[in-house]
Amino acid sequence: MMAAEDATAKVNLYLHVIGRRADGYHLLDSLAVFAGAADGLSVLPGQSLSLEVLGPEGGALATEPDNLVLRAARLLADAAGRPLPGAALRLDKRLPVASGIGGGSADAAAALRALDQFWDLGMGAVRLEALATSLGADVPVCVASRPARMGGVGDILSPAPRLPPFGLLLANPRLALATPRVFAGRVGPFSAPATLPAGWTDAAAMAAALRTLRNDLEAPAIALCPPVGEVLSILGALPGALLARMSGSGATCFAVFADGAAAARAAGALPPGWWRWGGHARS
Ligand SMILES: C[C@](O)(CO)[C@H](O)COP(=O)(O)OP(=O)(O)OC[C@H]1O[C@@H](n2ccc(N)nc2=O)[C@H](O)[C@@H]1O
Ligand SMILES: Nc1ncnc2c1ncn2[C@@H]1O[C@H](COP(=O)(O)OP(=O)(O)OP(=O)(O)O)[C@@H](O)[C@H]1O
Repeated sequence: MMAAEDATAKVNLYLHVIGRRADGYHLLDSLAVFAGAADGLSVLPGQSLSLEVLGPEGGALATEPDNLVLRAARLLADAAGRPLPGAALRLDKRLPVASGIGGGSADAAAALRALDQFWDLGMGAVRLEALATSLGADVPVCVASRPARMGGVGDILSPAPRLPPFGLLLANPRLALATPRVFAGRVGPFSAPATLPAGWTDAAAMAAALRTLRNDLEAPAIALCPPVGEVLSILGALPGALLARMSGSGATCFAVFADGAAAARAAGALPPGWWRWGGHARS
């Protein structure tokens, strides 16, 4: 018996910071979508619970004392409330770490899904999402890894507007940004939540609406890491780019294209040395 799940990159098409809770966490309004870029997570029978990290971005996690994958596995095992067989987890890490596309969150969600199958727990999406909340604000949306509107601190999910097919280009200048520092650098009044239509019929209409919205973490991210501003200028100037914006707390930025082929072509035009991915957004 084995189980395998993709842990897909999350992109915040807009992100409004609309308030702050007493515990310091920020209240958000965001539209999350998912790209084809992904880490891979597999589970095989093992003596105990173990994790092996491989892949081009795995080195960044070599000194990670508490990988989110193992935290997710322990949480699920506790929730099951009965002794469970060992599981040998293998993470193929391809998404840059601490880069605003929720790689760790996606890994944790993939671990919940894979182990729910492997241990035959039958938890299902609703109970996995409830468990996911305690692993991080971004983990619940990664359980289904489908477009969703994020509210609360990111953990209250509601349906996204009907989205047209569109292409996404992700670009990271290989600079890490710590999420707490970016939130702490945000100044000024809070934003209002966005007013969204029931859906958009094509990518250009979606991008036009998104251009009236923003990522409120862009300014503090650029203050901490000025190259993010250059990434945004380069993405915005690519032929066919309908919108360029930062995702999450950065430093990964994205551009929206009419289709996946245009986004994949544009990936080839980015400066050497940047991490990039271009293709269709998942629907
Ligand atoms: C910015 C986003 O990427 C948007 O999708 C997410 O909200 C971040 O989600 P995440 O990385 O899963 O965040 P967590 O691991 O829960 O929190 C990391 C830190 O970010 C800050 N944080 C996070 C989420 C939130 N709504 N408000 C915050 O102020 C807090 O300082 C927190 O200690
Ligand atoms: N499997 C994992 N993959 C990535 N990071 C992990 C993992 N396990 C633990 N971490 C820790 O979590 C931190 C945040 O990682 P992640 O890649 O999810 O950030 P992010 O892309 O900024 O996420 P978000 O968009 O949710 O803010 C890392 O700096 C690392 O210390």
